[in-house]
Amino acid sequence: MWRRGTRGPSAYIPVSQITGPYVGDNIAAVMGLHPDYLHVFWKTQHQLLRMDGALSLPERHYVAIMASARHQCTYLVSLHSSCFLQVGGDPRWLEGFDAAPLKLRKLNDLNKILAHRPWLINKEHIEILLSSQGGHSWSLAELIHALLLLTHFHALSSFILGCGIYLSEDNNAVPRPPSPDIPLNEGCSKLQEAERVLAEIKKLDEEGEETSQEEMETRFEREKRECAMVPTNGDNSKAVCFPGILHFLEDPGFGYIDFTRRGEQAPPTFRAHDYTWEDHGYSLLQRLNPEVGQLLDDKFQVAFNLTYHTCATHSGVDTSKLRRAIWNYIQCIYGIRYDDYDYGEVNQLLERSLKVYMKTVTCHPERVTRLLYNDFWRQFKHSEKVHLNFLLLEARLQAALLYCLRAITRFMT
Ligand SMILES: CC(C)C[C@H](N)C(=O)O
Repeated sequence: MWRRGTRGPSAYIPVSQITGPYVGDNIAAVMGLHPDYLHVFWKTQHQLLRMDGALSLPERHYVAIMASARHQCTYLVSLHSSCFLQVGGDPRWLEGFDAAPLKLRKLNDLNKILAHRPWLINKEHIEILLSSQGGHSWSLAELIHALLLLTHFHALSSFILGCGIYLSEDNNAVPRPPSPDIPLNEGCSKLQEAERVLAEIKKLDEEGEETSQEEMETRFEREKRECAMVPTNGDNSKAVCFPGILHFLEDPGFGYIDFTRRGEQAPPTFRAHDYTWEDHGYSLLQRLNPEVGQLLDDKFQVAFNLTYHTCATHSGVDTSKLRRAIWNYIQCIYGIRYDDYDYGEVNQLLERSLKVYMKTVTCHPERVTRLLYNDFWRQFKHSEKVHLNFLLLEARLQAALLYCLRAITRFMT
């Protein structure tokens, strides 16, 4: 058990809130607030890193390092550097990309796009890797394995930084440089926000009127534009990089598009009904990597359906509309639209400081601060904020997978 008075696993969550037995594994300690999720998360990660797979064990950890470096997640870079050495990886690769085999360096472009602007992925990216000359080409099975690892670790970086998870003591913790906070002047109105959310859910349940298709589309486009204008924490600050991370980063300035700059366009719309996870993404993965495909599907479902029917101090609440709004808002950030969803609900259910936090965790997790974490859902429990972070992790992961699996489908047909 975690002892009070000691440093807990997270900079944002008091140690008294951490109830599970996972001392020494800070991710598990935080995720363990929701054992059903932790269980399926662990199984998936174990499959990706330890079980049968196309990539060698050192390669898997190296891909994990590359992915986590995109978000400057020192926790994962440091953890997987140790794992890499434990499974017999060549220490020279850890000096930086230059020392790593060309084959892995070729993943750089995909890593960067997938992490920040997944809508740019197209079949040419896949083609180039699969057909490179000179003995450095990727097999499809290897590439799928690498893509699954990259997306898993991008999303996990969001979770770790979103929850302020510390590096475990034995891993030479380096404090993260603080990022500047933007002022969020919404004051004490926050204290009634649980009641406000409940009232909005009730209103939505009572509204019966049908909205036309055109209006639904307009509402999505409006939300997409608006979400592009939601600032993320420390928007104008230059990225501060850790020395230990820089040498795993190529083109560190490449990030999620900052729409506040003139001339930048919001991502093009991806119609989730034309390429759904269930009918397309999952079934393609079923053919290419059935074990992970199944586990991912389970994990999406556990995350999407997890509920305790509570909302802050209120119980007996149907929170499905709130959870769906969270999921769809994250995917809207990446341009993904569900035809049957009314994006007006996002605005009714998610207030601004929550959106700022969600967008920062998803797009620029390295900029999350305690102030940002504390500034939304003040009445809610820490375990609910962790729950929110599962939704962010999974919605983000699924968005990236939809884009890369669609590119693979296009490549194959
Ligand atoms: C993310 C939270 C608002 C979820 C809520 N506590 C529930 O049990 O559904």
